Amino acid sequence: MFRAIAVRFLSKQAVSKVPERNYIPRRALMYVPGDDYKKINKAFGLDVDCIALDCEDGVALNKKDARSNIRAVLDQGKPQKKKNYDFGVRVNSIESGLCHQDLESCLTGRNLPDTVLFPKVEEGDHLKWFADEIRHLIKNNGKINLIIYIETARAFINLNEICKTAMQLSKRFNFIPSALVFGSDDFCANIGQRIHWKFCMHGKKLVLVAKAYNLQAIDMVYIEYKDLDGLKLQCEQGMRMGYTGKQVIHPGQVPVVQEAFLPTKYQIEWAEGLLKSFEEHQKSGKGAFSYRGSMIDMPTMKQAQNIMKLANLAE
Ligand SMILES: CCC(=O)SCCNC(=O)CCNC(=O)[C@H](O)C(C)(C)COP(=O)(O)OP(=O)(O)OC[C@H]1O[C@@H](n2cnc3c(N)ncnc32)[C@H](O)[C@@H]1OP(=O)(O)O
Ligand SMILES: O=CC(=O)O
Ligand SMILES: [Mg+2]
Repeated sequence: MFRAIAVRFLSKQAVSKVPERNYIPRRALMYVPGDDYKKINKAFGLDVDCIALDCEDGVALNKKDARSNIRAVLDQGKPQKKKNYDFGVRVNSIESGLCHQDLESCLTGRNLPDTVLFPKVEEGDHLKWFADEIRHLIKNNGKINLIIYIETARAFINLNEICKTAMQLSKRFNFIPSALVFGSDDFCANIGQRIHWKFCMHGKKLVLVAKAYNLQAIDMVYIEYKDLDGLKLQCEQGMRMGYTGKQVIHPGQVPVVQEAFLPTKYQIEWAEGLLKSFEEHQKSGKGAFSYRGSMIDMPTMKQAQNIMKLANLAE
């Protein structure tokens, strides 16, 4: 009998799925130094999926009162644009000793940001600290999205534990885990290296774990911001790995990244034709068939569906 209960318990565990969440596209995640009103205003005029007002590394140590500017911007209300966008705040890390003040400033005003971007998370306990902080700060059943930065060797070792803890805590606390960011510049500093685009192995691990937890995976910053060809190439590499978006630091990078993380016209046309053909073959009782020279069955049909989902999101 115990065995039967155990088997039933295990099979229930085995089929338990990471829940689907409301999907907010974040193809380009644009940083804007929080102490710079001019840049903040500029960012609101851009067609970009995600604006992240920064308290962290884009702000000088003697300008950390940027959090008060950000509070003032939030108090004015999120500027409306033709298309909805994600409006977030990147706070300082726990280690900096500034994180509590940043959270207090941006989560206790008139309006909440959509998202908090939490850098240098290295272990599950960092998220427990975060959950406890926001529990005291956010009032009236408010909820925020959470973006977790993976940017140290310790974070990579603890990656699964970090995501698991985030999922568990989100059931009891007022945040929704939404994405992992590969902080490759900090990662290079952490491991004593310089040429970060060689670190594909870590980037791939991040994508894999993000997918396992149904999180978005946001790729590294391309700091040579005037080199748009190089940026495009790096976007394509990232997208092929499974990244869903990329961090950007300059308005000039935005259109390149927004476009690169969309399916091409050719892919859309291929997917539409395939889905139509799949349906017809299903009706005639054929699970596998030939389409434009390739064998198609259920997994390829799901890939075509993914392409159409992405194409529709950006409309
Ligand atoms: C890698 C690790 C990280 O943590 S990345 C995140 C931290 N770093 C950042 O946030 C840096 C953000 N970017 C910047 O500060 C600037 O883009 C840097 C790289 C310094 C270049 O600035 P600047 O010399 O003004 O560029 P520019 O003259 O070509 O600018 C043209 C117009 O665009 C504006 N701009 C520039 N960057 C931003 C931005 N991030 N957000 C919003 N607006 C931006 C400039 O102010 C300038 O505006 P305008 O044409 O004069 O009206
Ligand atoms: O925060 C981003 C990074 O590359 O570091
Ligand atoms: Mg960083």
